[in-house]
Amino acid sequence: MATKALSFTLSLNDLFSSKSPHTASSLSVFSVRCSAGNGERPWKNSDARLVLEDGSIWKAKSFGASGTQVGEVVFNTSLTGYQEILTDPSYAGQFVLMTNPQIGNTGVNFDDEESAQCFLSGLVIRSLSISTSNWRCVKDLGDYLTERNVMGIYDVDTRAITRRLREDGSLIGVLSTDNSKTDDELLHMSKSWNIVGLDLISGVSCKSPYEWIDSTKKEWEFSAGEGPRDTFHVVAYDFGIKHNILRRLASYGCKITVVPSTWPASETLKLNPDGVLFSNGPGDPSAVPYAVETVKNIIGKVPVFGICMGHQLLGQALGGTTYKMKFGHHGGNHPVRNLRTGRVEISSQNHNYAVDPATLPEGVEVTHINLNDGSCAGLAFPAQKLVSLQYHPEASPGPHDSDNAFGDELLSSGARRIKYLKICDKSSEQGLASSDFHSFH
Ligand SMILES: NC(=O)CC[C@H](N)C(=O)O
Repeated sequence: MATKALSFTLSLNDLFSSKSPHTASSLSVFSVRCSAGNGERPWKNSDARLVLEDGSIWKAKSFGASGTQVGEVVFNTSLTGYQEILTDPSYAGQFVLMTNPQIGNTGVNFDDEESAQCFLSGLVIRSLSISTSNWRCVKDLGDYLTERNVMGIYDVDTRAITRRLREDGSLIGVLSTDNSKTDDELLHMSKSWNIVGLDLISGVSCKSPYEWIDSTKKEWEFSAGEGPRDTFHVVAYDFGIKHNILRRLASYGCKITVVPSTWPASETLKLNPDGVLFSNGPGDPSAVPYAVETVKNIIGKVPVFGICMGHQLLGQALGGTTYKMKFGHHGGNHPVRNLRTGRVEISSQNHNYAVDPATLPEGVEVTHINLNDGSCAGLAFPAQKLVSLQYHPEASPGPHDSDNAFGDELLSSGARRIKYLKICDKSSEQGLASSDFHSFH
């Protein structure tokens, strides 16, 4: 018996020795599981608390950065794409809870970043994958979050928290790894913070204008091949813009100038662009009246396209109001109906606010609705050469059903066209009837 036990130990040692033929990732998995011997337990106990403003306390295990952080908790139902979610600047001020129970299994890579930074408050997941396995992986999720100073927690009942958010609406929470803080202190912090009314755009927008060049890489292009470059000049307002919006514009032949959120409308108009894009961005659209003012000064003068925050700002600039939804839409599986064509797109979404269509002036058309709750998902105002979507046609992550919001298939001339810029065609300059507009779809 003793001999058998000894040989078993030896073969395990062989297995984990650096000379064994196993891959680095499988070794690191096993070494994490078997690394006791330094006096510490080989498992981790709860070392973090998420305290919600409703008084509930959720014990969890921390990964990534440590500390104390406040934010609004929202749940995201995407099955894939956690890296794009982590780098979507629209999550500034929010904890993202992933309803998919296992996160981290594909690690992170250099190509899937949607911005240069992670602006979210933290990540909440059920199970952190103990191994990473993907040909593009350069780093595991925990190391990535630590480097970017983002707090994460796992081994927390994400299903129970999601049900609470669905029933009671979005909640403010405080996440802490600091044992010196009492539950009451953390509860007080969460009750005294509010995301409504905060200008979160100014913290995520670029500081000065720049040119964007990259289009979608050939191997990832899912639409018709790349057309001629620089056919149109688009000025893109960066309210927290995702890189894939810029890549898709470039793929459809645009030269793009990205400008900060505070860039004056007069300077934009001086550039004489073919179109202006108002991007996605974090927080409450009512907290950024300066951006609404800029939008007001541009619409009607040049074709415009609004995405998510951009759509909400357009709604306000037209005289409409926005409201906060109960728990918003965050995920890659939201059905949207295009009311003009009847076509249903499965879309990528991330928003907590929506435009109230009843408050919009005559002539503004609701073009899309979210089929989960009937909320307004798209607008058009042909008289002002304006289109906008509440969701994310650029996806990343998410399905590509809505990509045609950017452009049409290759035209006979060989040039790809940007759909919203078609409304500035010479033929329609004399006056654009809404029936003309319909024909663009
Ligand atoms: N993705 C976005 O642009 C988000 C828009 C807005 N901040 C909201 O939460 O509704």
